[in-house]
Amino acid sequence: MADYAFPDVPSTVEWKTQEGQPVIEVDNLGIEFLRGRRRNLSLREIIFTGKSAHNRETFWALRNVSFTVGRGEAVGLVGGNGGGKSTLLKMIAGTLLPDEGQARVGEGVAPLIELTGGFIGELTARENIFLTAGLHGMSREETEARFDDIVDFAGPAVRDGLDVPYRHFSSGMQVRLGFAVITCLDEPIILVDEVLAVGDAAFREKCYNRMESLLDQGRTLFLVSHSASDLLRFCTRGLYLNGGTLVGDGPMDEIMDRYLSELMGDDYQQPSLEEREDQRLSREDAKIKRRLRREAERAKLEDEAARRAVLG
Ligand SMILES: Nc1ncnc2c1ncn2[C@@H]1O[C@H](COP(=O)(O)OP(=O)(O)OP(=O)(O)O)[C@@H](O)[C@H]1O
Repeated sequence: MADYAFPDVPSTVEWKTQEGQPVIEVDNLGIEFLRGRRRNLSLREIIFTGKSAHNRETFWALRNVSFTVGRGEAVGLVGGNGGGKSTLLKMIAGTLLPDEGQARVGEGVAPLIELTGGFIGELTARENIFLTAGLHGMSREETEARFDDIVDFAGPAVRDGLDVPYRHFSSGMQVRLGFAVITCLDEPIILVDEVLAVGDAAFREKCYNRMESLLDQGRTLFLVSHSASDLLRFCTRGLYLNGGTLVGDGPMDEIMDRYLSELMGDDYQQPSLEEREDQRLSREDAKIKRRLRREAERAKLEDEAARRAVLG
């Protein structure tokens, strides 16, 4: 069996919001951190300046960030290193709390925002699968029903290591398992932070297919990546964070152009109008195809339900 042949994810998402309603509302969000490096002060500085023994200098990793995301949108986050992208994702996932403003999320969130996927190093991969699925509301029976799909997707190395403590997994195996579990959950919002770069080419292709499939189901995707082609492939809207401030919000290709030209200056060759139009058309095309597939799937389910009702 080819590595990319895998069962499609089940479409059992239950929505709390109405179509067209925002699923994420970020309002004036801000978070302040202590600077990582804490310089020890000299005795003279402590006595004469009245400062404490550690330098408690703080900075705003994000500030005044506001935007909303609609159901089914695929949003790409760009920005240079330290711009605040991962911090924003963690705040949407609820693993970091804001010092100012708020991030309201109207649906469940499946986050893959750290290599480890939030898994616990001391537990085995098998135990982590059940724990994560349970934390996202899946019963033991539901998890058992999807267990083989998860492990098939993650690949043979993960299957062989199912009963090994997770901390012994290589980074590639960790990503494989993390992505397989997170995308098998029924959560309507998926957050993915720069994890696709870690897997090998065959696994990346599997991940791309799965992301397409999740978008087909109308899920909302938030993707952080330094890969322009990944972002342009999946995202229609781009957000640009610079120094913790949201400096751009618009069509993904335009945001990408702006970010890359600011990053690379004269070395950046902006696509021609024709190339840009081609990119836009192929994305629109993909979006229409996804919508049609989704409608066909919905019609099939309705037909089946009607048939079952007639047959009693
Ligand atoms: N827990 C923390 N404590 C202190 N500083 C932090 C913490 N987490 C992140 N930072 C700092 O906040 C800033 C934003 O970090 P963040 O990881 O969100 O950037 P990023 O845009 O994801 O960067 P990259 O592209 O390099 O992954 C950086 O200066 C980082 O060092």
